[in-house]
Amino acid sequence: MDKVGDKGENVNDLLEAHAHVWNHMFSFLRSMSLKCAIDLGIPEIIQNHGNPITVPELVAVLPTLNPAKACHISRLMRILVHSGFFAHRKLHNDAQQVGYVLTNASRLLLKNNPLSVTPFLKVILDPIFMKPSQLMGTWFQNDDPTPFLTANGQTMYGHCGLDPSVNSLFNEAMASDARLITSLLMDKCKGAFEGLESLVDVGGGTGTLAKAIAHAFPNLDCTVLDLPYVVHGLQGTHNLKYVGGNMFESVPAADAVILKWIFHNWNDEECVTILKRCKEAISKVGGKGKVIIVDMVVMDEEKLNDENSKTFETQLFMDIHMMAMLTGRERREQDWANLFSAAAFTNYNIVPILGLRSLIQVYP
Ligand SMILES: C[S@@+](CC[C@H](N)C(=O)[O-])C[C@H]1O[C@@H](n2cnc3c(N)ncnc32)[C@H](O)[C@@H]1O
Ligand SMILES: COc1cc(-c2oc3cc(O)cc(O)c3c(=O)c2O)cc(OC)c1OC
Repeated sequence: MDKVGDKGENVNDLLEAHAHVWNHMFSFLRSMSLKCAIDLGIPEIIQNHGNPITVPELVAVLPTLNPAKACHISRLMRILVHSGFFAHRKLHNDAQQVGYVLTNASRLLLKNNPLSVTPFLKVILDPIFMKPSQLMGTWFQNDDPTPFLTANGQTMYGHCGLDPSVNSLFNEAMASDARLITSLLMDKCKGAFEGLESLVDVGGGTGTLAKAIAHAFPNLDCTVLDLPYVVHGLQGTHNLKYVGGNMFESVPAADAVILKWIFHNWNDEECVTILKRCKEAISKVGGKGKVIIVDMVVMDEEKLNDENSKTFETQLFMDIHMMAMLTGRERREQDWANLFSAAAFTNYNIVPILGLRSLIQVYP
């Protein structure tokens, strides 16, 4: 076996390690190539074309393309085919030629798909949200609570409050999940809301989830609590109202409170404070109270296999993203259990609902 280097490493091992490092160094170009295709509107163009679209056809209909750059489009498409976002198919009228078609993954990027993830891609890959991850090394050595603050001189929600365009981008992304999650909640977990007379959606954003719950349960009084600049000017209905406030200070009284994608934004101490405010809110009403949480439960590493390792990696990415944006983290079941007992809750149950989302019901 050939040996190289000072320490006499095996050549194959060295090449494999080299390839691993280079692949990682360039991984960000997967995201950036995808963002570029979305910025150019390529998924919609392919969908509207109907048949597989060739490079010359694609170039001809890209509305804002500088003709001098047309020769590079096939390079962009090549990496996105490799990443599974587009596929090659033979043309219907000329089997000698191939064109591009959408895949299941790129259909999820279509802006008119009700399940589109493009609003999330726009937030996560926006320069304001990307810069903190560049500065994680600096943050590990300074006193700032988050890399977002190091990068942008403001906390993430502080920044949203000051910049209406970032606020809209963020709120639109959050609201975009509501259609899917609502149908799942109504389908798989309708029982969680039955028998309740009042519900507060804590950190409920612009109210998309609460509107759907209020519509499905016309006798349930729903309240959306969010920061004043988020709910400012929003109109309620007969069983839905908006309250501007701070969940760290107080939560309106209700039979139950729901918190979707809230706890992963905050550290353990902050989560225990929010849970205590929620416990106070439900203890003011009756005794049937509970806290309903939609959030991530990170899988145990012992359960990892070839099928779930990509999901696990996505959970780790989200954990680092929360570290870069806010003081938050993604939690395993034991981490959740520790939070609940620190806030003096006695019992909980977890139902995985879809992909990264689980429904956790917590009882005083
Ligand atoms: C990740 S978003 C989730 C929004 C919504 N629950 C959803 O799932 O689409 C977190 C929400 O918490 C709100 N928030 C942040 N700090 C808050 C506070 N101190 N009090 C109330 N809401 C807050 C944000 O404005 C934002 O709408
Ligand atoms: C609403 O449904 C989900 C939200 C998130 C999510 O994504 C973020 C992206 C950012 O760039 C910054 C953030 O602060 C956040 C969040 O706070 C946040 O909750 C993530 C999801 O799945 C992983 C959601 O479900 C689709």
